[in-house]
Amino acid sequence: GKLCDLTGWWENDLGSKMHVLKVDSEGNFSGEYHTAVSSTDKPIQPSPLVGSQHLDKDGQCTFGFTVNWKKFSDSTAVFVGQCFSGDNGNEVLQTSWLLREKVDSLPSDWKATRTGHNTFIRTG
Ligand SMILES: O=C1C=CC(=NNc2ccccc2C(=O)O)C=C1
Repeated sequence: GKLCDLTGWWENDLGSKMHVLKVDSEGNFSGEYHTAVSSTDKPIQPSPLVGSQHLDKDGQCTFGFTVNWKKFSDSTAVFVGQCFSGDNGNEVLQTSWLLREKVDSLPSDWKATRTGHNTFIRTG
């Protein structure tokens, strides 16, 4: 099937959008993450992301990427997942994530990391 290529625009189940600019010959990529969820009421600026994907021939590559939410809250998210070609040929990114928020002291470290999962589909 088509080579798995993450380049382009993706939207997750929270309504956040991810733009992968370019995937190089090693599978490394960068882009911007436009979150739909933010506690602040300030206009949401995109956050930088960097990642790496496998370049499998079967179009079902695994990948990982990091989002640096520096504009917002000194937190960092890492996503890991796999691209699947749905039965009607559409691509779905199944991801798990860890969100690390900055805490003020070591005793608070225990509560600083959250985990979850997100599905991304291509947006037009
Ligand atoms: O200021 C902040 C801090 C963290 C954020 N995390 N977003 C996420 C964390 C995990 C999975 C998806 C998202 C998302 O925004 O879609 C967003 C804005």
